[in-house]
This record gives sequence, C-alpha cells and structure tokens, in this order.
Amino acid sequence: MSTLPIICVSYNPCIDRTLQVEYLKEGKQNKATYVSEQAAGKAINIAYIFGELNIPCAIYGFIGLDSAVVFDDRLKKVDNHMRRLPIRTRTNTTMIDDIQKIETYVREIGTPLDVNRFQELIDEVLSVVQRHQWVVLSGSLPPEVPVSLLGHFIIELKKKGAQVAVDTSGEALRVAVDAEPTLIKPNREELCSLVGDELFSNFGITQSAEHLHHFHPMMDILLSDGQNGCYYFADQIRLHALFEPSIVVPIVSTIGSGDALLAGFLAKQLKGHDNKSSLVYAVRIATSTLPNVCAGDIDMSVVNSENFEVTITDI
Ligand SMILES: Nc1ncnc2c1ncn2[C@@H]1O[C@H](COP(=O)(O)OP(=O)(O)OP(=O)(O)O)[C@@H](O)[C@H]1O
Ligand SMILES: O=P(O)(O)OC[C@@]1(O)O[C@H](CO)[C@@H](O)[C@@H]1O
Repeated sequence: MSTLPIICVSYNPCIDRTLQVEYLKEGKQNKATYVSEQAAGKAINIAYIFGELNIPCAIYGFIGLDSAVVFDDRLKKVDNHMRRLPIRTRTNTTMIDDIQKIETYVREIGTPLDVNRFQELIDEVLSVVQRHQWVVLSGSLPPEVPVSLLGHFIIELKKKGAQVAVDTSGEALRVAVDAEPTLIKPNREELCSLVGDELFSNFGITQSAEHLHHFHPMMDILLSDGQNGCYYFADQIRLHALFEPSIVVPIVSTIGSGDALLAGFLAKQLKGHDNKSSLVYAVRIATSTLPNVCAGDIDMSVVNSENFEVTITDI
C-alpha cells in the first residue's frame, strides 16, 4: 500500500469537443443541439477523477499556452506541474447522434513535440518518483516522439521501484508491453492489435488476454470491454466484472469511461483493497461517467447507487 500521491503523465492532452445532433446525416448540413468543450486527454481525465475522489495526485506533462487556463481550472484539485509550451492544443471531436445512439469520433494527432522536451519530462518525473509510487502513463505520444522513448521511460521508472500503469494504443502500446509495466489497460481493439487479428478472431477476448499474459506474467491486464464490463488478469487471478441491470443508467457518451475504470481501480489498490473490490469500484466509477457528455465526469450518486450490482466472476 502506498500513501504517496499518484503521478499522472500527460504528453498529448486535448480539448474534447462534443457535438450532439438529433440524427447525423453524412454529407448534409447538421445542426448541433448541444456543444461542450472540455480540457481532456487520458491522463488529464484520470488526474481529474483522483482529484474528485480526494486522492492525492500530481500531474506532469505539457499544455499549449492557448488553453492553459481551462486545464488549470480542470486540474485545480491536482498538484499541477504541467509545463506550458507555445503550441496549439489539439481538439478531438465527438459527434453524438441522439436518435441512432452512435458516437462518431475524430481524433487529431497533435502538435509535434521536440524529443528533447520529452526527455526533459522523463528526467523530471524520474527525479521525483519514489519507490512503490504509482505512475500513470496514459494517452498517445505527440508526433515526432519516438515510441522507444516510452519503453525507456517505463524501464527507468521500474528501476526506481515505481509501479507503472499504461493506457495507450498502436505501436506505443506494443513498445510499452515489451517494457512490462505493472499494469496495462487495453480495450478490445487494443488487445486485438497486440495479439493480431487472426489470433483474436480464433481465440476470442479472454483467451487472447490469457495468451498475452502468458508471455508477460509479471504484467497485470485490466481489460475493458464496453458493455461487457471488464476483465482482470494477474498472477493466478482471472476475473470478470459486469454491472447489472445494464439499463440502469442512460448512456450519453462512453468517451473516457476507460480512464474512469483505470482511475477507480487504482484508487482502491492504493488504499490496499483486494482485486475484487477494486474491480467493483472501477466498474461503478466507469458506469457513472456514461450519462455525462464530458470525459471523466463522475457521479457519486451512481457510484454509490444500490440500484445496480457489480457481479464478479472467476473465469
Ligand atoms: N455501453 C456500455 N454499457 C455499459 N458499460 C459500459 C459501456 N461502455 C463502457 N462501459 C463501462 O466502461 C468501461 C470502459 O469502457 P471501454 O471498454 O469502452 O473503455 P475505452 O475504450 O478504454 O474508453 P475510452 O478510451 O473512451 O476511455 C467498461 O469496462 C464498462 O465498465
Ligand atoms: O488520442 P489519445 O491520446 O489516445 O486519446 C485521447 C482521448 O480519446 O482519450 C480520452 C478518452 O479516453 C479523451 O478525453 C481523448 O479525446
């Protein structure tokens, strides 16, 4: 159990712009019925949730000067060490079709970052991290930062005795897995990209996770699977968590529910709870974000609601 603040690292934050339309018509004029803009990015969403849960958290990374104020506001309950750079912060746009219940997501890759800036961030975090402290590396890398640096970062953090949680995708995720962090949080698509399409379609989700865990037995896997809940693979532990009845919350946006899942899980692990109760809490926190447009906005009345159960099954 660690009482040290969790460190979140945000190297490619974004503004999440969400537009709600009644019925999205491709190639036609569409009228937005609701617009929201939110300081976001995976690590930002996670740090925000820790702040809301009164869990000590420090955040390091970069933010464009153009949007520093909205990030400062979002992170006011967090020990904020984000460096301001004279760059444009990317905007990721989600269009929510209210009638068809479809989310269309357009993601920007972000402004290229000088490799030296990234190395400085690594050095900064390594200079403060302590043994057993959790470090969350979440989100994509900015263009021009070689993915090998993420692997190097994870290895150096582990040498310092830190516990490292990673949520990223593509080549960065593959490199991260090779560096064997303490925990990864892939979703279905990310797991598929790790094991390959053929193996995934032949084996299915749990056997694919089993396969990955077999080759990386020291790396725990918190695998999210949308409406099917989540799975947890660790040494001698195979669990599935699902909330029921699934209709209890209206689903407005699922963006950021994976961040909430990871934040909820780590929040309980940090306090020394066992894996099962950490998973229950993780699913409750993730579920509570679904009725909200803004990524990472949790609702404690849903988290604590007696109207739904999270069932845990050994698999
Ligand atoms: N449609 C849904 N119905 C019920 N629960 C959901 C739904 N979508 C997400 N969840 C909950 O949120 C968790 C995370 O979902 P998901 O697998 O979609 O994460 P993700 O793809 O990493 O999301 P993001 O990258 O936007 O943060 C799930 O494990 C589940 O508990
Ligand atoms: O482009 P990345 O860094 O992989 O993910 C960015 C992002 O999709 O992650 C969050 C949801 O998890 C959103 O707030 C944000 O738009």
